[in-house]
Amino acid sequence: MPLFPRSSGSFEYFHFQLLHRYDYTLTAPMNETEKTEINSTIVLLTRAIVDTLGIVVMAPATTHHLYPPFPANIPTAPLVSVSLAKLEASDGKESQAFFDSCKSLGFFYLDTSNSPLGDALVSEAEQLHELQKEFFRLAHEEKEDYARERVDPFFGYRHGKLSDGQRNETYNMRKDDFVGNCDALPHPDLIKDNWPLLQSYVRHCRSVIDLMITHLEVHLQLPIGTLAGLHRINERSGDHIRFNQRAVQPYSEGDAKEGEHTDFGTLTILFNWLGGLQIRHPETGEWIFVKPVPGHAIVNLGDSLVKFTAGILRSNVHRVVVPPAPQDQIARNSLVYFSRPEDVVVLRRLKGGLIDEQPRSDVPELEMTSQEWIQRRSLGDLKGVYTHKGLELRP
Ligand SMILES: O=C(O)CCC(=O)C(=O)O
Ligand SMILES: [Fe+2]
Repeated sequence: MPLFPRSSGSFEYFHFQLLHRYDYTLTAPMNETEKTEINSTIVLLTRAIVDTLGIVVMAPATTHHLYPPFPANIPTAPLVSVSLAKLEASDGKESQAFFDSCKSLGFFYLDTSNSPLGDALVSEAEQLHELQKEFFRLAHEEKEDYARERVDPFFGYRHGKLSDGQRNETYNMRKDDFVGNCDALPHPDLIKDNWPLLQSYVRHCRSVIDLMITHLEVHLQLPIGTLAGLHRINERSGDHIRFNQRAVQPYSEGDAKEGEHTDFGTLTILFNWLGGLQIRHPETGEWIFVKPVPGHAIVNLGDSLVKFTAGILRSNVHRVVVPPAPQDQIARNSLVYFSRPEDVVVLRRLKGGLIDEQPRSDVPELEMTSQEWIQRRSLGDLKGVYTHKGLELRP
């Protein structure tokens, strides 16, 4: 039986009972982090009970309600919600709404409801959320064994240091390790013990991405397989899962500016539980928060789709800042799946369909392989943001 399916109220009931009991029995003053840790433990316990007793349950599938709420009184980004189930059913209106968001904002919510694939994605994202918190709780020395400097120029563990010694941390795990395209890089036991979950998440994210790629091909009037043929799962690519954790910290304008970026690759599937993500509004230039919505992934487009389509599609500038109060008193995690063209694919405008109608620039475009693009954008001389106007390098 599924670990965490969505089909009756039992999970909620158990969870409520446990929370209720803990409200009465735990009177010690706690900070937000401690409360959330206890809440997470209760969620895990509840799942174990529900599983052991063989009770078939439905939502809440998500744990957003365990955190302080996203404030009601601040402006939020106007992301359209696109239904995965309707994209799977080739619903014309939904597909058009999807394409319109890819052109206008380059960001949208993916509503996972009424789709077994969506259920799997949300359920695994919740499990990976627990796993990433556990990963970041490992001793610093253990995590340092898997530092980027030790394992790979791009993948592995990275951290920045804050003035009080706390860390902002990431762990990048490549898709090729999980699908067996190469020997896996070294990983801590915690990750190896959860290998099947990570493998399954990669497959599910890729199914969603492959579906969206097919819809893009249709709207761009490209021969079917044009984009899919550049993103074959069994070929080497920079696709990866990323765990992110930001420590509690004061707002810093310098850090916010430093964090402005576009994603380098094709499509990104993001789950977060607290606010903090902001997009730069394409018209007003204002920074606006994206509100996390339970049961919805946030999807955004990356640089390679701008290059392939000569600017028809938008890779929007975004950043992560301190979450809005009262969410700012707790460490913030996010779970990202980045898809990228195969390593050897040269990033340049494709031929055919609507792309042929796009104006040509007099300035010759930088042409390089996907692999080189990622290396130079993340570590080398091309750091900054990439828009339809070209590269805005960070000074
Ligand atoms: O943490 C988030 O909400 C977004 C993270 C992000 O944009 C990234 O890792 O590229
Ligand atoms: Fe990003």
